[in-house]
Amino acid sequence: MKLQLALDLVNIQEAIQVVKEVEEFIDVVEIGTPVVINEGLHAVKAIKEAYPSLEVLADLKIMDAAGYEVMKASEAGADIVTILGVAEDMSIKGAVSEAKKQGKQILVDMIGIKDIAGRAKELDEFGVDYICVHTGYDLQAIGKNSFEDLQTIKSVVKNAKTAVAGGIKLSTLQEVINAKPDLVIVGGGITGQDDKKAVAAEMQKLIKKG
Ligand SMILES: O=C([C@H](O)CO)[C@H](O)[C@H](O)COP(=O)(O)O
Repeated sequence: MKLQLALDLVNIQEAIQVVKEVEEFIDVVEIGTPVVINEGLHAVKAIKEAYPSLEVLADLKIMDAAGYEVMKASEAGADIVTILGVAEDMSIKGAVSEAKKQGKQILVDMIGIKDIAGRAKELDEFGVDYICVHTGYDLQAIGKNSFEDLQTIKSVVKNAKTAVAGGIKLSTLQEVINAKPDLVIVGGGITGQDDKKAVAAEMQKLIKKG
C-alpha cells in the first residue's frame, strides 16, 4: 500500500517546500488539478526534477483529447496521469495506449459516477492501472466520503490497482487501510496540519502496520 500526498492549494515553490518536509514518508506526489490550472505542467516538471526518486502524479482529470494530454504530461515527467471515469471509452483507451507507449500509468478517477461497480468492471477491462474512488471537495463539504465505494471496487476489480481519495485524515486512515487499497491519497489531512512531518510519519507507520 502506497501513500500519495496531494498538493492542491500551493504554488510551485510552496509545493517543493511541503514535499521537502514529508519526502521520506510518502511514495507519490500529486500535482493537484488546481495547481495544474494555475501553474501548468511546469509544476509537474519542477517537482520531478526536485524529487526524481518519488513518483509524480499529474491530476489532469482528463475528459477528452486523452492521448495528447497523456503525452504532454509524460513529457513533463509525470509517472501517473489521471483521467475521469465518466470520459468516453474511446478516451480511456486512448489514454491507456499512450501511457503504455510512454512507459507511464493511468489512474481513473471515479468522481461523479453513480454506478461505481458497473463502470469499474468496464474500466478494469480497458487495462487502466488504477481505479480510484474519490469524494471531491464539494461533496466532502456535506459530509460524504468514499469508504463504501472503496469496498465496492475492491469486490469487482480484478486487474487494476485500487485507490481512494477525498478528505482522508489521520483519524480515518485506519478504516481506509482495513479495506486494503493499493494507494491512499491524502491532501488536506497532511497539508492542513501544523506538523506535516509528524502526521505523514504517523500515516506511513499505520500503512506499514496494515
Ligand atoms: O483531487 C482532489 C480534488 O479534486 C481537488 O483537486 C484532491 O487532490 C483529493 O481530494 C485529495 O485531497 P483531500 O481531499 O484534501 O485529501
